[in-house]
Amino acid sequence: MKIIGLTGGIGSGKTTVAKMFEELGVPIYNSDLEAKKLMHTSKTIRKKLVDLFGETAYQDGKLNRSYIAKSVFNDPKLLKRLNKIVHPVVRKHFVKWSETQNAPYVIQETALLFENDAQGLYDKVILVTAPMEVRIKRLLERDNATREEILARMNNQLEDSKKLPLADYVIENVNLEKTSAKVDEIHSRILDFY
Ligand SMILES: CC(C)(COP(=O)(O)OP(=O)(O)OC[C@H]1O[C@@H](n2cnc3c(N)ncnc32)[C@H](O)[C@@H]1O)[C@@H](O)C(=O)NCCC(=O)NCCS
Ligand SMILES: Nc1ncnc2c1ncn2[C@@H]1O[C@H](COP(=O)(O)OP(=O)(O)OP(=O)(O)O)[C@@H](O)[C@H]1O
Repeated sequence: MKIIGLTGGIGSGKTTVAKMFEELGVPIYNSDLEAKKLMHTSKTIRKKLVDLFGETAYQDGKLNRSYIAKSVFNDPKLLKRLNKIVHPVVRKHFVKWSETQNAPYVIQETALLFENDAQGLYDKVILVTAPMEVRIKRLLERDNATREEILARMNNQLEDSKKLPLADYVIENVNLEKTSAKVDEIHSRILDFY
């Protein structure tokens, strides 16, 4: 089974694209979602997060996402420490998950791939892009976030110009119909390739 990475900056449309692949029967692992679940269920992560952020890291037993987000996205060193706690556990969990899947290929959707220099872990990498202003507009509409909060996350991610040369396939996600056609094309190319 082949392992395909699907990445893109915040608001580019990774989850939208992942759903299109899912409709074609491809198993999808959503790293943001699984990271959050693991931050909730893993006792080791919980302990490390409380050590790093204090008891406020959890509120009523639940991960205090807004507090953590506020703390890390303007503090690169703290973000690095958070990533160091969460990412290795997600990686292990993904590998275990992939071993239970029965398909020609699976996709790991992850916001941070090139940022973590992780391209070597994948057979192919798909990059989703969209102009910055389009992404900001989508996120203002989707989330209860301010422009500053969105920009703070973007500042902790690589620019598209640095990611483009590293990707095997690029999906410019502006028009959903075109995106869907591109997904079909990439799906066929991956199946033909292996
Ligand atoms: C800080 C947290 C609690 C904020 O939760 P929140 O629900 O607001 O955001 P969510 O996880 O859904 O992420 C939304 C988007 O924010 C951006 N983002 C999230 N984590 C990071 C990060 N560590 N570095 C840069 N951008 C990030 C990504 O574009 C992501 O798609 C959460 O993002 C987190 O725990 N991040 C660390 C783990 C991580 O790296 N997750 C992403 C890939 S495994
Ligand atoms: N081509 C498109 N046209 C219009 N709206 C879109 C398009 N693609 C995605 N969207 C919308 O933009 C928002 C962001 O898309 P999505 O959640 O797929 O991005 P993401 O890259 O997974 O975001 P995040 O990094 O925050 O996890 C969603 O509300 C989605 O419905």
